[in-house]
Amino acid sequence: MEKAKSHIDYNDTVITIRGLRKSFGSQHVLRGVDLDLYQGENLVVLGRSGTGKSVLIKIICGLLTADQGSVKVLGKEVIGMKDKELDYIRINVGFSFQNSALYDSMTVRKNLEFPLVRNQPNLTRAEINREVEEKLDAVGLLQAINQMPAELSGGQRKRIGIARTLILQPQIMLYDEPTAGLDPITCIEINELINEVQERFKTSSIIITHDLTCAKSTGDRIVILLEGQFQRQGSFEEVFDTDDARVKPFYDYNFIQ
Ligand SMILES: Nc1ncnc2c1ncn2[C@@H]1O[C@H](COP(=O)(O)OP(=O)(O)OP(=O)(O)O)[C@@H](O)[C@H]1O
Repeated sequence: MEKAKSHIDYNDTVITIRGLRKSFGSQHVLRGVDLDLYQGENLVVLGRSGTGKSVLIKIICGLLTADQGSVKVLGKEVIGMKDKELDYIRINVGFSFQNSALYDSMTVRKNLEFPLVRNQPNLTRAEINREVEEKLDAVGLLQAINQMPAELSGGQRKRIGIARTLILQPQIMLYDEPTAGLDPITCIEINELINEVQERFKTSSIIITHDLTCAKSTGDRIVILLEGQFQRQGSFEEVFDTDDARVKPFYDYNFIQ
């Protein structure tokens, strides 16, 4: 069953990409990418390894520079932005890294406090505590507040990583392989969490994944990056209703009988 889409505002585009190109030496990774992300939408980006999915989201949040094209995030052109201006993007665009990127020497509480204290130095202790507890509660792990990352399972670390990304109240979430390396039941729980985050915090998200169950349950729309461009897009069913030999094996591999 398709997700309800009433939460999406198709009149409000939070990311607009036109003609985006990025090469590394003679390797032309992105070859004219066009993309719109709408307010409240979960967009899933599929594509084989090495097609440039991570490069794309790193450009969106200013971690990599592009060679050519336009990338507007929340109305501001990111290409050519100075470091100081990029701070605005980095606060408003949360990047949930594949490896959760937690600081192993800090408790869960300190991991969440760290970006908050650095970006909002005037918050009181009570405000910090409230923010940290709210985000941990949102990912269902308030009870882990005093634990060390090493004491947590992979799925719990992923949840804490998402809570830490949410702590600055980003308008846009970028998820890089959110279910990679997790068992199937934990994957379903993370998919549900991504949808809960979308509903509760009204975020717009780009979700990079190889996991078609994740794509189907979290994606309001799916795009497939092929040969440096988005060549298919639509609902899960629309995208895979094709005999295209570059797309079909992707589906068959995930749902092999
Ligand atoms: N900083 C960099 N310097 C040189 N080459 C890079 C750099 N970042 C990425 N690449 C190259 O760009 C290509 C696309 O990489 P990217 O990480 O975006 O792939 P991906 O689609 O995310 O793959 P995967 O699904 O395996 O994570 C790869 O061939 C990679 O080696």
